[in-house]
Amino acid sequence: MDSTLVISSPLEGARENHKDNGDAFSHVPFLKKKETSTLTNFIWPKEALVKAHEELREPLVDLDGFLKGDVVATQQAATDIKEACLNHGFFQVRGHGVDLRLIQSAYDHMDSFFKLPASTKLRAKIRPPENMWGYSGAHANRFSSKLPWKETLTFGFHESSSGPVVADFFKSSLGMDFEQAGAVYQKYCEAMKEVALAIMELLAISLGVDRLHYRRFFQDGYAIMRCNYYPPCEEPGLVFGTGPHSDPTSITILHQDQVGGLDVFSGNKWKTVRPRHDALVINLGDTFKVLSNGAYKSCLHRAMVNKETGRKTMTFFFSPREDKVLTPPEDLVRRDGTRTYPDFTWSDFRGFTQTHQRADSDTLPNFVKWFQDPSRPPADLYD
Ligand SMILES: C=C1C[C@]23C[C@H]1CC[C@H]2[C@]1(C)CCC[C@@](C)(C(=O)O)[C@H]1[C@@H]3C(=O)O
Ligand SMILES: O=C(O)CCC(=O)C(=O)O
Ligand SMILES: [Fe+2]
Repeated sequence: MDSTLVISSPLEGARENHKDNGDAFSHVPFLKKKETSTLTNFIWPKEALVKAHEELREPLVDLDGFLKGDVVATQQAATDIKEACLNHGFFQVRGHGVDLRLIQSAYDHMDSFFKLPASTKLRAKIRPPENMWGYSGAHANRFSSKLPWKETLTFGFHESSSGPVVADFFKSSLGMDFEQAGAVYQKYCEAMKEVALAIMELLAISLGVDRLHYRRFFQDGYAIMRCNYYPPCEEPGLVFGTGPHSDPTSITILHQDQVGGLDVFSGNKWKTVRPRHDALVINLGDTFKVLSNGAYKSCLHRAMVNKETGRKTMTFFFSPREDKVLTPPEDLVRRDGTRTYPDFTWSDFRGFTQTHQRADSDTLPNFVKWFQDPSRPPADLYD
């Protein structure tokens, strides 16, 4: 790839501006020369790059009362969550019971990891056929345009009789120097799963179905855990850290540092999310939308970058076990009188995001069309 790449017309101006600047961007800080991309490969169409001008007023739900069994606090939390999920699928929680020192320790290990020389980070690079676990710089191994301005370290989490999967991943892919990091992330994922199951209970209450329905459904669930580092960027107005999308997973629990950059689409506008060090950010994904029979929104969001400061976040993407059919609770279907989505599994849907369409704002409807008529190839959106 080089700076003479042809780009679409709305970006001609941007390309011209950067033509003479080839060198400045031929070393995107987190890519090796070989897979070098100029800024051109990161630029998004102008229409997508609208700025957010106001702050989102999402509920900040205190889980403490619910976790202690307080009936009034539980009802209040469920009511707040219901409103947020009907509107945009996004809220924050505090009183979640996760030790803030564990969160800090996870950031410390992440810091040390991303500061390593590329050659060490690449010891854990994503390898086919498993297309997701490991280190990635801008997903440059998967995509060639609209690259995200981020480095990621991704790994899976589930309970397994063969031992702690996260700790094992760190040791096997990065070596014994990362044993402690692996132990911290193993604990972090276990803590996130507890929070996720608590929220599943509140979601059930909020939808008026058997309180334990989703908790049971997700008990043997699967998570994808990701550490994100968004380096400072010379041209923050032309790129995204993570482009606009809904998570295809069920719920995402995100912790962000104090830099800011997460935006949510709500009331037909992009809005900024205020970072809160003691809170966890919760957003619903497409798979929970399916499990709520379409009642709850899958949150449309994105991550912005800035010129001065790198930003770090940690995302715990939670889904049901891969082979479980995503059927909404019977009560809900009876009440609605119809099923909104066909039967499919998380494995079917996840596969679609890894081979046919990069997750964006339309992944679910495009998946459903293709799933119902596989003879019709999906639009080629995996570039
Ligand atoms: C199943 C997944 C695909 C992504 C990781 C998990 C959950 C969120 C998805 C993602 C983050 C949405 C934005 C685009 C994406 C390509 C990214 O920027 O990382 C998505 C992930 C992925 O395909 O790796
Ligand atoms: O890092 C962020 O603020 C958001 C990341 C995100 O949305 C994602 O990875 O799916
Ligand atoms: Fe996301």
